[in-house]
Amino acid sequence: MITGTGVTKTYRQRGSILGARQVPALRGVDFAVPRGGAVSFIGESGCGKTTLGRIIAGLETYDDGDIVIDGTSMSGLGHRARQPFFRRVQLIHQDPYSALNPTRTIHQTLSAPLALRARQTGRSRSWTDERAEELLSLVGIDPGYVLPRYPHQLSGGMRQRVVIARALTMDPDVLVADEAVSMIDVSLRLGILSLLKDLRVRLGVGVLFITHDIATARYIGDDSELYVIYRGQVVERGPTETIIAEPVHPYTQSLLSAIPVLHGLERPGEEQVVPTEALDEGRADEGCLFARRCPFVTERCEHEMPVLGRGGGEVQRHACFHPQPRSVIPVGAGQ
Ligand SMILES: Nc1ncnc2c1ncn2[C@@H]1O[C@H](COP(=O)(O)OP(=O)(O)OP(=O)(O)O)[C@@H](O)[C@H]1O
Repeated sequence: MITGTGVTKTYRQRGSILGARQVPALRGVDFAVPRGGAVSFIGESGCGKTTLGRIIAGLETYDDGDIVIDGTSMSGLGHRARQPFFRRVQLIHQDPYSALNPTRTIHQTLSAPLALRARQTGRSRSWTDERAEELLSLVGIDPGYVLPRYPHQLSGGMRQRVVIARALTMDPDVLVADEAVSMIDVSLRLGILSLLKDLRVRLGVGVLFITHDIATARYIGDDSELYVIYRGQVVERGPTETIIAEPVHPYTQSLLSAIPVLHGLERPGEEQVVPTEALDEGRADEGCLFARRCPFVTERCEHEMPVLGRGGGEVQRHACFHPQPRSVIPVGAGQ
């Protein structure tokens, strides 16, 4: 089980004539990834999804809050002491082309981490070859074909399967899939999503899915939980199907309304949501972060920041003073 409490990250960006600029990437994010569970983070570009995934995988530091892995707080540990914990979380990059070293065969690519794992677990060197074959079979590719080949000799889908096999060499509890299918040919995407779903069942590995596409979030499992992030803040959270069927936060509703045909959903009043991120530029961080784009904004929203509270359902939560429940209607309803 991995949990995060109040995870906060601010970057300093240089280059402006006014000097360094503070960019809040995450603002007090709480989350939980249960063992074998599926969780998706969704939001538009720049909302902080990748930063959160990298923090959870131990590849990025955080400024405030805490990450707790199986009951152990990471904030209380030094860099070296954290490594065995973060070994349990493996990141799958979105780009299978740059994730693999072009000068190494797949056999070499898998052998290095497996040799490390053999040392860590007291296994013999010969185990590594056996395990490489086992892992490639597990991700649905023929070891005999793939092992002697270089990445450029494989299709994008096969490369992403190799990247997943490499992540599995460390026996992770959680796979963090950051836009894991966005750079793969559309025809191969479903296969990779099915594989991740299958690994959850067969290995009990949790999957944390980072995406800008709600359709992929939906595919990862009927029991999955969805976190909608806007400008570094979780604005809505709950069971994926519930949020897709009955989003209450105006931002979630605007995200969903962008894909009415795909989901067979239609939303009244969607045209009222101000569509541009530009309105947020240069704005002081006072009040609701979505206020400038929100069709339901009131004076209170301009001055007070809403926190994540209980939403429409038992387990659905939202950060909005004026939630608009049940505004999604199936296409064709009422016609
Ligand atoms: N290393 C960095 N240095 C400075 N600013 C950064 C850095 N990494 C991210 N940021 C900024 O932090 C914010 C969140 O970025 P992040 O990459 O986490 O968002 P994202 O939702 O994953 O976006 P995308 O889908 O485009 O990758 C953005 O404003 C980004 O410009």
